[in-house]
Amino acid sequence: MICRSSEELNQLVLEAKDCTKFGKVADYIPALKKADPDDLSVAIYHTDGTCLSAGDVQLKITLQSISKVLALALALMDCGEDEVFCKIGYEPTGDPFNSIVKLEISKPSKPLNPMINAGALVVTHMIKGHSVHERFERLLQFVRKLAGNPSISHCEEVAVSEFETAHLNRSLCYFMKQHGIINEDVDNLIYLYTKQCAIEMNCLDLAKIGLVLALDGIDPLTNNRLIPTHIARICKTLMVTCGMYNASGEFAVRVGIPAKSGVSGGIMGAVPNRFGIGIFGAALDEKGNSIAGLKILEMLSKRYDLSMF
Ligand SMILES: NC(=O)CC[C@H](N)C(=O)O
Repeated sequence: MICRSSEELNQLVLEAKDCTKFGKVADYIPALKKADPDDLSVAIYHTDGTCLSAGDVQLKITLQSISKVLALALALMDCGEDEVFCKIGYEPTGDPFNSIVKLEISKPSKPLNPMINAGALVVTHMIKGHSVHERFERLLQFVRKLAGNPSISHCEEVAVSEFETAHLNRSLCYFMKQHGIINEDVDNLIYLYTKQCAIEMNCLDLAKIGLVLALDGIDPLTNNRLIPTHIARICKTLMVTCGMYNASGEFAVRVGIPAKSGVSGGIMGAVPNRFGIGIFGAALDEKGNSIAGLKILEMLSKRYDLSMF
């Protein structure tokens, strides 16, 4: 049985905190600069509903790129695998998450995977609804269901801050619109995408969502299927190959579980058939992953032999 004592988790958090001084809080979205680089919290959600946590677990942060996994699950449920992967590839890029370079040189021109910004923008484009408002509400309802928390919402300050500064993401959209990959108004899409990235929750909610993915889409607390099995598997596979940006290979070697990070310092982990993990630590390494979050996952993986490989 892995880590059943909060005492042990507290110890890991204390140890991992040592490395936050080597990281840096994301600042290209102005509102994210306010985060405290020393914050670190972690939660583990077991299949029997027990949950362990350490650090300030009431702290909420925005999902940022972690939302890409949840939007992908919904877009796959809305449109099906063929339609989604006709517009987006399955392959890792080896480039930073916001890079534009491969978009131009890949033939046919389409984003290489749904975990980089270009691919995620296409995924968000595919979420169905009659208006941006309805599409966002559908995504939010889905996230609330996964977390089992109807009070989850988004942080308007972070959404607006990113909307006002998302010039690179706009340029990815304009490029893709030119090539017929998306066909909606770019500012509409950026508005929806920045709200999606600004959905906020605490690490307990995040660990619960990781648990549902770990169980191939089943919520063990209600026994309801929230995501079809094959879609949960697609999400987890892409988390393994592309979830930690251009550090996914190293992460697969050192930790070896499906995980997805975001620039606000979150990491969601899904240990297949065992448990979900939610971590927040705002100080990032040079590739944009939570530096202390990586440390905790590495320690947990070694101690409890979590690697799938
Ligand atoms: N890596 C991330 O978390 C990126 C998400 C962020 N909202 C962006 O598009 O830049």
